[in-house]
Amino acid sequence: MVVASSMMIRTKKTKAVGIPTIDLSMERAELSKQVVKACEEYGFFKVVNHSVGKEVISTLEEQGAEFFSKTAAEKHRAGPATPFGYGCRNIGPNGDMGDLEYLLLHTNPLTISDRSKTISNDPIKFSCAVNDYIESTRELACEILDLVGEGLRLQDVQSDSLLRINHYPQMVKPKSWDPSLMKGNSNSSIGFGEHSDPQILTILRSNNVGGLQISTHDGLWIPVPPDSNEFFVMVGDALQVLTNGRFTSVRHRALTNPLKSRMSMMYFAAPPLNWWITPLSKMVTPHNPTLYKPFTWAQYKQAAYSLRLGASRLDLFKLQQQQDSNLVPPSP
Ligand SMILES: C=C1C[C@]23C[C@@]1(O)CC[C@H]2[C@@]12CCC[C@@](C)(C(=O)O1)[C@H]2[C@@H]3C(=O)O
Ligand SMILES: O=C(O)CCC(=O)C(=O)O
Ligand SMILES: [Fe+2]
Repeated sequence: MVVASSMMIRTKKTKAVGIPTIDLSMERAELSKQVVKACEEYGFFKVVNHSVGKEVISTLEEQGAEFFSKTAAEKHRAGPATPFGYGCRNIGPNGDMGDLEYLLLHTNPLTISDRSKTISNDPIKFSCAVNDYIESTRELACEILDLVGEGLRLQDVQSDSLLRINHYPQMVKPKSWDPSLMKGNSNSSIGFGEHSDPQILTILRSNNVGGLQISTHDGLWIPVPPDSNEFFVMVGDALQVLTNGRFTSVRHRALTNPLKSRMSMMYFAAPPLNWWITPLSKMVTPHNPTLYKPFTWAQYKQAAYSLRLGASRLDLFKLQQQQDSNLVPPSP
């Protein structure tokens, strides 16, 4: 594993460390070891030498940029995001806000072709760009899950995987900014607040503008240097359960940049709604008894969508858990 060094400001709450970088062209047994190590240590890593075509990436980037450059009225034709479609500032149904706008799409090709009519003047071009990108990132997610060792294929047509394109306009922090949130991070505001992703894996790519930060297990924030040619992989809540807590889902957030706008694209790899999410048999031993109650992906999503963005929602499904006070669903 290469640990990339980078120039970062060290503050009380952030830590200047390298992000694990994994070369997918290396020998398989070693590759598998490195993927597991990065999942255990950070729940996050960068992959290089992936097989996603440059054109597949640039075509979706162009389509995304074209959409976000439209007037507010035109963009709102594709919204509101409930949860799919165009969203501006509001994230999810429970009052979470951020300095961003986005398109959230289900990866089912039929829903993409339907949605594309409200998103683009050339819906076929837009849906082709989205479908090609989804196919390539799904392959990448499958490759990574195979390396984790259980052949957790996600090819199922009924999968509940999603695609999100986020756009963070260049943004200076508002005057009423809470300084405890951002010590040392000068002018940035919160684009997308702290959370973990509920799915199995997230495959993230952005343009060359920074903003993404991940949290270490001990709660320090690490800025992730952007790399528009490569992908970042994040462990989600469902993979934490499947590995019986051996991997922990990575908490992350995105800050705005005061000088440049940022665009990111996330493929969220999820199982079909009726899949049971329960620790894989080889992850459970008498010394490592199962940590979670069995639940279906549909049940987990329902719980996730009833809670705030930053909630530690897996606590609801822990055996012998002590429930956190932040897990009371918000009142309507
Ligand atoms: C506040 C929320 C937004 C979110 C659903 C949720 O209630 C909590 C999880 C959020 C998240 C994070 C990862 C991507 C996403 C699409 C998902 O599946 O869970 C978002 C949801 C959203 O933006 O609608
Ligand atoms: O835009 C980013 O870099 C991160 C966004 C994110 O975490 C999400 O959409 O779940
Ligand atoms: Fe996320």
